[in-house]
Amino acid sequence: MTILATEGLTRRFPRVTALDDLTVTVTPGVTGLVGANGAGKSTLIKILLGLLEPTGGRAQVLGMDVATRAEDIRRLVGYMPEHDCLPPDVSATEFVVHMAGMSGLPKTAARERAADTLRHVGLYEERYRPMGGYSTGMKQRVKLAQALVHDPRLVFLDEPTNGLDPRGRDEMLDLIRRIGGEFGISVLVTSHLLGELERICDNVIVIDGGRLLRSSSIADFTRAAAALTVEVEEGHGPLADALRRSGQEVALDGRALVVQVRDDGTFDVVRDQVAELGLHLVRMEHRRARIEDVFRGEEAVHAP
Ligand SMILES: Nc1ncnc2c1ncn2[C@@H]1O[C@H](COP(=O)(O)OP(=O)(O)OP(=O)(O)O)[C@@H](O)[C@H]1O
Repeated sequence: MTILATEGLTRRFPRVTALDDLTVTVTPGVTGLVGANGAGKSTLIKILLGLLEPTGGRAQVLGMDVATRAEDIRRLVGYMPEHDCLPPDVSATEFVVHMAGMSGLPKTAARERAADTLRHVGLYEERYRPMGGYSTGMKQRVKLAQALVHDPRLVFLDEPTNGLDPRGRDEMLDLIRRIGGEFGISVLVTSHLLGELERICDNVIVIDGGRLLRSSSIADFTRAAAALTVEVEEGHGPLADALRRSGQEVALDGRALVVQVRDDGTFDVVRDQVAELGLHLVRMEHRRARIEDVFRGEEAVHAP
């Protein structure tokens, strides 16, 4: 099942091409949209919501074309924008009730849903105070609550961890994981911090300069860069040379060698070489690469 799909999606501005022939599909679950500042993440979300027109290509959300069904899409999709957009002299409750009303909920239902949603995102007594006095973390929670209040099937969260301290970031990530898990709402979440998405996403899409670098499950992403960390008492240099001669990709990391795992045979090759050189093995362990490491590798590949 496909939650959204784009085909050759392009958006040109006078000075820059924000999206460049982007073809991608997203399946249910939590999907991370990763890219540096200016990569085109917000532009993609705005096009998917029908707030911005593409200059080329097509896009569908929940089976509906964004060019003709934008209003229907917005009824079923929640949106947490990147920038601060909260009126300072209004309380979170008033604001979220208002947003619920805008999505068509009758007054009583809007009040009940707003109270439930604000509780889910962790805002309690503070919800009656004007938002001007809120911390960044509280404002991000209100923005998240208004994206969820109309019970959407899918939410777009644009840089939800922006401006948060490490604790606030962890709490926000936990909340997002709960939205995807407990509530069964599909999530497209953007970030320029690659590592943080690894914890909460099923799939990840990496874009750079408006182009697709990679789209895959987190598991495939990290499997592609699995490695063995090998430490011997002495003789790292000769071991590295021997492994390279036998066709392995080896890097030095402090006192350890990092050997890329090609297949099940890599383990045996390392063990045999250590034995052949008569070295004393201190440690050999499987190192699960982090998504950041994979991306760094890809950046190198794609660098001009
Ligand atoms: N309305 C606009 N007019 C002109 N250029 C724009 C406009 N909106 C975006 N851009 C440009 O398009 C490119 C992509 O911007 P976009 O906001 O989509 O990136 P992003 O990945 O969301 O980055 P950020 O996290 O910094 O917002 C940038 O170079 C940006 O300057």
